[in-house]
Amino acid sequence: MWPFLNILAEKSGKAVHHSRIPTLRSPPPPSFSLPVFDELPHTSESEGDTTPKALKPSASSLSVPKISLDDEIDDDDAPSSFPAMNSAQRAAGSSNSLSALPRRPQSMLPPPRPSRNPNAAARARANPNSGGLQVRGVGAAGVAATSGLTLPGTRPGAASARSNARKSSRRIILEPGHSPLDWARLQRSGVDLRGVPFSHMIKVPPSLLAQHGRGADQVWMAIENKVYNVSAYMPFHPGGDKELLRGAGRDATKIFMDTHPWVNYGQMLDQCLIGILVSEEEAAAESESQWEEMD
Ligand code: HEM
Repeated sequence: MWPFLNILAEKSGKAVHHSRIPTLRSPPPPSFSLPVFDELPHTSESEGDTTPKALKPSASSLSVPKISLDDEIDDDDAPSSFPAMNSAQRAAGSSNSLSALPRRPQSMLPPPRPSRNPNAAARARANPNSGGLQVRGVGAAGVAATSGLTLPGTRPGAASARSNARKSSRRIILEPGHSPLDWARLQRSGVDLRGVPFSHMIKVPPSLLAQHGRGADQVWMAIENKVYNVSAYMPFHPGGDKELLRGAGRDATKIFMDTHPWVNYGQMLDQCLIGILVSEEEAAAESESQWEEMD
């Protein structure tokens, strides 16, 4: 700043007296000195002093804790810093702070629940890893169906077969008065369901059977070499008349068995039976013998 004033004075032509300018001085040296010890004074030498002196520690008084990797870190004697000395965990009487906290379970699965079923209890004992896990909301049959296990009292695959049949059912809604019970009643009623002008069984060749196919006045069908007139049964068929007509006028054994082999067709169509399926040759030979008998 002072050179700046001088420059201003030179520019203005006025002299600046240096006596008015304060002089900067360096601070005085400190008037105290720190004591320097070459060697710490002994206790005996410090007797009588008013100021307490630091004692030179002896080698024996130095107690540095020794740590060995072989030693257990967890020292039961030493109180740990947690929980606090006046905490509730300490009051509970546990010397080990961690033992006062809830222990982490060995497994996250709940412990096995006691079962009233002795078989289940035995299974749980045999396989402790199962953890007593129970599937709720799924029946035993459902479990068996999804796991492939065979449970006591269940047939393998029975549940899945039933559920599949239910899912993919092609059953139709039958007209009123055409239930299976109605059909059974009609069969017992004595009404002629055969629809042929003779009471005896006839030998039916494939060619004759074919004349009673889809669109004919009478629909015939052969199942396991027995020929039925299924015209009356058509509106009673749970699978519908269209399905039934797939076997019309031909040997329907394979298609019938592929669809529902469990259906007792012999009993259901008892009153519809008109004859047996024979080969063309046999039918021809039969016909010839009849003509010969007439001669
Ligand atoms: C040969 C040709 C036939 C075909 C293609 C056929 C087809 C079918 C179909 C698709 C169903 C429904 C199955 C389902 O529930 O998904 C059915 C059910 C049924 N059909 Fe036939 N059918 C035929 C012949 C017959 C005959 C001749 C009878 C009588 C003896 C019959 C009696 C039944 C019965 C009782 C059911 C119900 C079965 C059940 O619910 O378990 N079907 N049929």
